[in-house]
Amino acid sequence: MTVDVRELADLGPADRTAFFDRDAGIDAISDDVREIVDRVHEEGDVAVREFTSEFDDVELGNIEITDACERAYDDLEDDVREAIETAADNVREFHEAQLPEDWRREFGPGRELGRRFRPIERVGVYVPGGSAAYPSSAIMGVVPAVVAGVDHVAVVTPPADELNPVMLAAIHVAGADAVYSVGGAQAIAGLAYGTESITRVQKIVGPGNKWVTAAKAAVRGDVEIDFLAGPSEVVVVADETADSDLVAAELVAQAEHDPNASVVAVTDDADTADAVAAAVDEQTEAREREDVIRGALDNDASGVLLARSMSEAILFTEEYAPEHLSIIADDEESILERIDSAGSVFLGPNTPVAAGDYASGTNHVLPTNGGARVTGGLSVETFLRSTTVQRLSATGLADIGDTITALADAEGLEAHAESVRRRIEDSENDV
Ligand SMILES: NC(=O)c1ccc[n+]([C@@H]2O[C@H](COP(=O)([O-])OP(=O)(O)OC[C@H]3O[C@@H](n4cnc5c(N)ncnc54)[C@H](O)[C@@H]3O)[C@@H](O)[C@H]2O)c1
Ligand SMILES: N[C@H](CO)Cc1c[nH]c[nH+]1
Ligand SMILES: [Zn+2]
Repeated sequence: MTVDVRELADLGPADRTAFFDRDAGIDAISDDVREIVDRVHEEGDVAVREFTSEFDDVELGNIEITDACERAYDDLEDDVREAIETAADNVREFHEAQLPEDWRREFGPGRELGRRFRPIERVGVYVPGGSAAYPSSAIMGVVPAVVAGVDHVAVVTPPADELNPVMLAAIHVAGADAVYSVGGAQAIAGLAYGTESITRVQKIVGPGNKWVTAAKAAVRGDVEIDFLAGPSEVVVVADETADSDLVAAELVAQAEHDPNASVVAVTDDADTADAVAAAVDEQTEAREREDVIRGALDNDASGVLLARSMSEAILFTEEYAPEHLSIIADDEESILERIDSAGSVFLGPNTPVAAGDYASGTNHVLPTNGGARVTGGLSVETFLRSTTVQRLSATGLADIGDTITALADAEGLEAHAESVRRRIEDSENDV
């Protein structure tokens, strides 16, 4: 299989739908996932065990495996332990910088308003682990929750006859309170509704494949979720100065996550487009997960695209709203200035997406399927709720009294107006 260069100007309506309304295979499985979710809701652990046997080929013993994480940490080799700790420290530092302060100030005489922030009490973090293990996702999901002050952070992660020790150790370092050996849609349903073994949570966060993502969509409404963080995506915007091998390496890297991943390079330079397509072919052949990569490259939402101008490439990217946006060009900042919709941005030739995937400190749990049009990735705010607070003095209330009563009367809500008039009258009588 070779990667073809396609001209943006030639894309028809069906191509545009494939790029801009991409669903990573999620829509087609939503009925099957609904059935899994409903069975776990009704039958608890029995259904969890049955689906785990069917989809993971594992007969579950204990569903809760919290103690195994600390043991795995103690047995870990020094270099891996150091890598986990460095990554966790960097992620912690970046997320601590996001902690908002409670505040109050006077907006008018005697009218004091403010906001305060408190953590959600119980959250569940999905840590993927089907076709690859994701210790990094344990750090990305759990550390911000701990920084926010969440009281109970539960992790669910797919089981295996031999659980990945690096994954377990990373969950321990990140600071989870409870860990359950369950994956896929059954894990999401377990967190959403609770089972005999799994404590029900108030919000579920974290990435996963199409089964996990479809399950998050199914339980949304009964439990809060962060956003849909499905199979990985990247768009690389490149000009004629970009090294085509590096552009190709970005596509191949994100493609190795999942055959449902979507990877795009878009450039205004025909030679660069040809060179990127050739480099993608060459690099794919050399990769261990060649089949997965080829699956992703074959997607209708993947490709190497030639634009007639950088403006056209930028418009395409804005409409695509990728999870990851890499810009490798002469003037990256001015291109970035014109793009609002992207989960996480990587500027310049020395900033691979893998830096954010693992260790720079930003979060790699990011919206896919165009979610970046309306939301950013996981952050400390994901785990906080805000409350507004106000205190009015007699002067403060008198100052806005007519405004309130006029609007309350206009809405026909006389008792609202009365609750204000009484106070104003009382304070006038006090004078
Ligand atoms: N968007 C993000 O922020 C982000 C971050 C990291 C990873 N990811 C994505 O996470 C995903 C990880 O995928 P994965 O598969 O390796 O692990 P996973 O943990 O997401 O999925 C594995 C689970 O899928 C379920 N499953 C598999 N086949 C099934 C079937 N036929 N029917 C029902 N359930 C089935 C199984 O129960 C299994 O436990 C990738 O798509 C990757 O791109 C996304
Ligand atoms: N690129 C993924 C987010 O889409 C995150 C990840 C984890 N490990 C490697 N990469
Ligand atoms: Zn990645």
